[in-house]
Amino acid sequence: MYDVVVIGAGPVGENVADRIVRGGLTVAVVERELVGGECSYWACMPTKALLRSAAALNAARRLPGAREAVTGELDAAAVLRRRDAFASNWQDDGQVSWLESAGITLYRGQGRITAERVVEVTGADGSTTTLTARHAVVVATGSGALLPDIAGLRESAPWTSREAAAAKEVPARLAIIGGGVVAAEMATAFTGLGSAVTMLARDGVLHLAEPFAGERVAQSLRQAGASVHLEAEVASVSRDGAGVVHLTLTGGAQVDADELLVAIGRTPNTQDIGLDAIGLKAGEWLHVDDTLRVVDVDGGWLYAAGDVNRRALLTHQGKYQARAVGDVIVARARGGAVEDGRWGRHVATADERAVPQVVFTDPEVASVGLTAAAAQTAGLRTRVVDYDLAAVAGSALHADDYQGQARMVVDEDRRVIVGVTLVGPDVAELLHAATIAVVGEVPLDRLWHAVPAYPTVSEVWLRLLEAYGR
Ligand SMILES: Cc1cc2nc3c(=O)[nH]c(=O)nc-3n(C[C@H](O)[C@H](O)[C@H](O)COP(=O)(O)OP(=O)(O)OC[C@H]3O[C@@H](n4cnc5c(N)ncnc54)[C@H](O)[C@@H]3O)c2cc1C
Ligand SMILES: NC(=O)c1ccc[n+]([C@@H]2O[C@H](COP(=O)([O-])OP(=O)(O)OC[C@H]3O[C@@H](n4cnc5c(N)ncnc54)[C@H](O)[C@@H]3O)[C@@H](O)[C@H]2O)c1
Repeated sequence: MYDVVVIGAGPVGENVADRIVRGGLTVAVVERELVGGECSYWACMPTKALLRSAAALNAARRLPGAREAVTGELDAAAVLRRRDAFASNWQDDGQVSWLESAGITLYRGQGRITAERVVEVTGADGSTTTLTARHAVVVATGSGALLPDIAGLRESAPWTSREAAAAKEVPARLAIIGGGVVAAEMATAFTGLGSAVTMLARDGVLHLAEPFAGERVAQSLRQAGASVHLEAEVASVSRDGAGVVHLTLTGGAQVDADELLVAIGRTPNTQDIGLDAIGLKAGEWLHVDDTLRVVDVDGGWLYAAGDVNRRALLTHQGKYQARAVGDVIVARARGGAVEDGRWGRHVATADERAVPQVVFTDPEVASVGLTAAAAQTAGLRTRVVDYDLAAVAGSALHADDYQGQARMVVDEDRRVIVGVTLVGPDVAELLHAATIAVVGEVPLDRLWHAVPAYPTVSEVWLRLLEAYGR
């Protein structure tokens, strides 16, 4: 018997367990694959390692003096080796030792809920262990890649983000179905590694971001040699005996490639976790209240955090939920006060309108909060201010021919910023200032007193305020 049982030891499950132990309760986590989850081995870490070396090389090539020192091409094999190290060679010993040192008990196997507060673990050898939770069960099982229903696709052995992130070789030709975050980052990574990339972006590139973000990323991919097809729909796929993948688009056009990556979104890992035993539907996203408690389940003992609740499919946001859910379970177990008002300790308020994200393309796309379109849909009376990032002194110093754009979306009724998007080389590290402005609801009048250092790219903040007017 444990106070809490967590199913899934990805970044979110690990952090939930950590908060539970810090709160003085006992916890078991159940993991069927590698402790550390998708993020550590097949998502955030390996993909950023695949991207980083080409980004550094491109940065050097943008600067006279450094450019002349670049005398060779990217060493793809060395990049893959560095990626292997960032994926811990797909071994989880390091994370397992951390769990042990944190006082968290690990059970390896498939976790399934069999009744209220009861989880059965089926090990690889078929053995079963029954775990009972005194207070709560937390589902942190994450998500997997979604495959569309395209004729011949499954038989053609496509890559999902997993195979792309863990690729042992760089394919000469890579076709990508999708135009979202995974597709854009992988197109950037594999173009940098030397593949001839064809991106089939049915709904545009990064279509949920500000329109200029996708336009700039598509343009830069094309300049780097990739072929980007907007509004392209794949009708059928086949792989021939020589291993070549043939894609037929609606309209008849043909694309041939050595590998095909499908990146069209995610599906929750809830197919086989026992949801039917408690009246929920297998394979569905888990709906939660603001304290991350699953709605439609009696007794208030079931929580869901991270990708599986679909609030924000990002590691940092899932870990933020983990801190709230771990703390609220401890508070409820001890009969303590639950701080569930907006921005309270036990709720994940930032999920609503203040989610930061960096897309590690070249240029990078860093955003937080609402886009202009989303703010309009939300019914806000807004003013949109754009600024050319290249016109900032710090940008010109950062790289010759620096190109980028900044946008802030202001809620005119409250005179606070509700969204910021920055597109340009190395804008990732600028994002947190924007996140603080949005979460803190810092009045524009006060922001004038937050003076950016000269000559940094951050001076764009002053320029945006000047463009807005005082
Ligand atoms: C290619 C790619 C790149 C990404 N890059 C970034 C990035 O740069 N930054 C960012 O913030 N986010 C990124 N993401 C998103 C990020 O990976 C996810 O948001 C994050 O991994 C979610 O964490 P999680 O713990 O909820 O789920 P997961 O990381 O999916 O972990 C869930 C764990 O639960 C285990 N599990 C599932 N079912 C069971 C069961 N029944 N029993 C036992 N164990 C089970 C799984 O094996 C897994 O280990 C990326 C995603 C992809 C696909
Ligand atoms: N740097 C990061 O923060 C990062 C990196 C990678 C992934 N992620 C997370 O992982 C999640 C999954 O990323 P993703 O790119 O798979 O999903 P996504 O939702 O970002 O993009 C999916 C894309 O596929 C298109 N699409 C959907 N169905 C299609 C179909 N049948 N045929 C063709 N195109 C179709 C959509 O229009 C969209 O452009 C995202 O929510 C993202 O937050 C984050």
